[in-house]
Amino acid sequence: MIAILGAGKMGEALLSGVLRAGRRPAELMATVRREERGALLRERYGVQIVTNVEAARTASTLVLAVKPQDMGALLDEIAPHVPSGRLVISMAAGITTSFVQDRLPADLPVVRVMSNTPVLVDEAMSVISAGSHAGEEHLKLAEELLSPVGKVLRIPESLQDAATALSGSGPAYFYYLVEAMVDAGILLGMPRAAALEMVIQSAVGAAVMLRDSGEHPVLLREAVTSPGGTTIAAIRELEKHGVRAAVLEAIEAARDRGRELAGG
Ligand SMILES: NC(=O)C1=CN([C@@H]2O[C@H](COP(=O)(O)OP(=O)(O)OC[C@H]3O[C@@H](n4cnc5c(N)ncnc54)[C@H](O)[C@@H]3O)[C@@H](O)[C@H]2O)C=CC1
Ligand SMILES: O=C(O)[C@@H]1CCC=N1
Repeated sequence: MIAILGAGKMGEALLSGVLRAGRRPAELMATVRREERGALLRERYGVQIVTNVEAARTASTLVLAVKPQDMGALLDEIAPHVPSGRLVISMAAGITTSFVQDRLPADLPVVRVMSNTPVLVDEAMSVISAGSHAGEEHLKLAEELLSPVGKVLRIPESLQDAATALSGSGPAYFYYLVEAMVDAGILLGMPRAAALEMVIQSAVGAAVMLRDSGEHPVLLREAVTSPGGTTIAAIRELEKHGVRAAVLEAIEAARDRGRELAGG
């Protein structure tokens, strides 16, 4: 039995992915804060909605999907009820495995995961790290849970905040760029719907080439950038405005914010 504690956006996305991957609703339970949310999840997926304590007592794998700020309270609530031998998977940004371990009974294995919203379309990037009581079998269980909804990579926990900044938040940066490009289309007099279609399809085409061609992004960009042409005129402006430096600083700021989150 797998329990998802705090089935909000990420928890629901994982729940739906795990069901798409073929697990039966009877193998899954979820916890929520609001009753209407529970009714909706029960109706949508046929899973059991239970209390945190019931989930802690029953499930062999506990997936903690609350906001980092709510993690301390959730752990305090379930700590007296988690039997030994259970696997705890934390999906929260910034929360370390030792933060979780310190609040739960001794020796419980904890795996830290940073996934992203493309879980919803089975294209997630999930990075996992083992806490000090978790071993190969626990990482394998986490991989089993997450690989049907996308790619899974093992990394040292010291890089988890960087991964949060890169791939956890990553989709937001691409959406932001799409928004900005659509605005540029509007500036140039393009109807909004047409601009959106052009930008989205360009993004999809670029993403598929990045994934499937095996070419380095620099080579792919160079292939678009004709001598004396249009693309280089745009790139000159991006360089002039320090876009590359802005990206470096933005992602570093996201990493630093992740480091602060466990402290509330
Ligand atoms: N949204 C994103 O793109 C990503 C989020 N994350 C992480 O996933 C976690 C969840 O994020 P979201 O799903 O975006 O947030 P969310 O706010 O949609 O979901 C959290 C849910 O937990 C519920 N909750 C809070 N305390 C509870 C408790 N004591 N018992 C039961 N339910 C409780 C809330 O009512 C809410 O529905 C966060 O820790 C975040 O850092 C990780 C990767 C990406
Ligand atoms: O913004 C956040 O804090 C979460 C973690 C990674 C993506 N969203």
